[in-house]
Amino acid sequence: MSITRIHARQIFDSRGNPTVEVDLITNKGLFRAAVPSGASTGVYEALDLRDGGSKYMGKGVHKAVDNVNNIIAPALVKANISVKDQTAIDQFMLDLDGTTSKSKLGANAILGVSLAAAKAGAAQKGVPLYQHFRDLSGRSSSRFVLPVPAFNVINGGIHAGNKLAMQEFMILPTGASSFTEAMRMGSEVYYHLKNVIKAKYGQDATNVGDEGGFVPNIQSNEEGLELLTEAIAKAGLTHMISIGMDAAASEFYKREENKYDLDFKNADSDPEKYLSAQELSDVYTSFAKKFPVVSIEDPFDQDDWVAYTHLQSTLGQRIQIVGDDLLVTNTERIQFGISKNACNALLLKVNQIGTVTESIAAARIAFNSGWGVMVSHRSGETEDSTIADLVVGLGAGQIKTGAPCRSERLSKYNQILRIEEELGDKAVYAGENFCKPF
Ligand SMILES: C=C(OP(=O)(O)O)C(=O)O
Ligand SMILES: [Mg+2]
Repeated sequence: MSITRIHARQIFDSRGNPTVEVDLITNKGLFRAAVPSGASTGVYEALDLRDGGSKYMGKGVHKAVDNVNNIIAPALVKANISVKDQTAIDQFMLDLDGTTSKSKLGANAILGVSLAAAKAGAAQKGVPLYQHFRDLSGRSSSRFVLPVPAFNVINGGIHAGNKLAMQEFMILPTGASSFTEAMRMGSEVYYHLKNVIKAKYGQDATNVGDEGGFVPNIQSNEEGLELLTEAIAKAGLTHMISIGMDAAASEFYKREENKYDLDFKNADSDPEKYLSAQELSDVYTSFAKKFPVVSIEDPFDQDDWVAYTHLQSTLGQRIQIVGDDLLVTNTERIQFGISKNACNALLLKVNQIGTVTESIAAARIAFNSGWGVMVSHRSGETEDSTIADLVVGLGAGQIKTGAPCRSERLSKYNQILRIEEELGDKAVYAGENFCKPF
């Protein structure tokens, strides 16, 4: 059955920024989706259309909402495409937009409709959303894979008002036997971490950042890893929990000097102390030697392909190197990354590219090259939990969607708990195989 009505509105995300919500109506009912929004966005992402023409925090999305209501909705209703045909719906919107960066209609406008259409498609088929995504992805395996959650429990970078340059310090319960157990481990370590931080730096160091992780006002990134290790040990979970990081290095790259500033939040930072890509590589390598670090995302600037290729040929032989700003869920950049041997995993964010179909295509290219795929939220989130179904449908084996607290993060983790309950022994937990779950 096709779409009878589409209506978009402006709502607010977890940072209090305006964002797009779409209601899509078919004979099966009303299907609603909301669009997330990043802060440390890559320059090659599809356009998050903001009133005033550019993507600035706090700006409205009325133009994107109008584009749904006045352009996409009438055209798509008239086109009479079945909601089961996600590819045709997405292609119809791509043609309507006609630009490579979705700058005419806005990736936020297009994605809201695309996600809502996927929910309607699942209902039309009478299957759960994760099953619909699996069908769309073309996977044939009868077993579902439940992802390892990468809980971001210390926040830095531009997601936090502390001195930490690197953005995310994550715990991955790779040694758990199920997603349910991974959630328990994550929340136990989170509360031990709170006590460790409180004992070391005082009560006011236990405030949280954009993704619910703690924001102690430390400067040393290594100290962040020490805090995690101590909390994991206090929880009695050493060897059960691995560590992941997102450096989000584009944020502290100094283009003119071609160097990296780990003191970038200090207006008086000393250029003498900037690091070369090689020196920064050495920092990552020493982290992976001293701590159980299994995954590092965005270790360098989004255009620093040479540094990526070098790290991939060394540290990348042992751990996961993830491209986020580098690849922006864009099949062309992923192909280029593969040809350069730049990393070994894709961070998949649906709003970086703007449609379900293109997101699935991005995952497929990565899988076909033997890469890992980590499905990801944005730092600005809503209660929409579609990516939980997506990660299970893709069988990607890993998801990062913040700390195990705050409802915009837990809406995704809790949905995976429900999926695990529903699937029973039809699903396996990715565990140690999170990079290569099938
Ligand atoms: C989730 C992230 O942050 P943002 O949404 O701000 O890009 C990230 O960089 O991986
Ligand atoms: Mg990132």
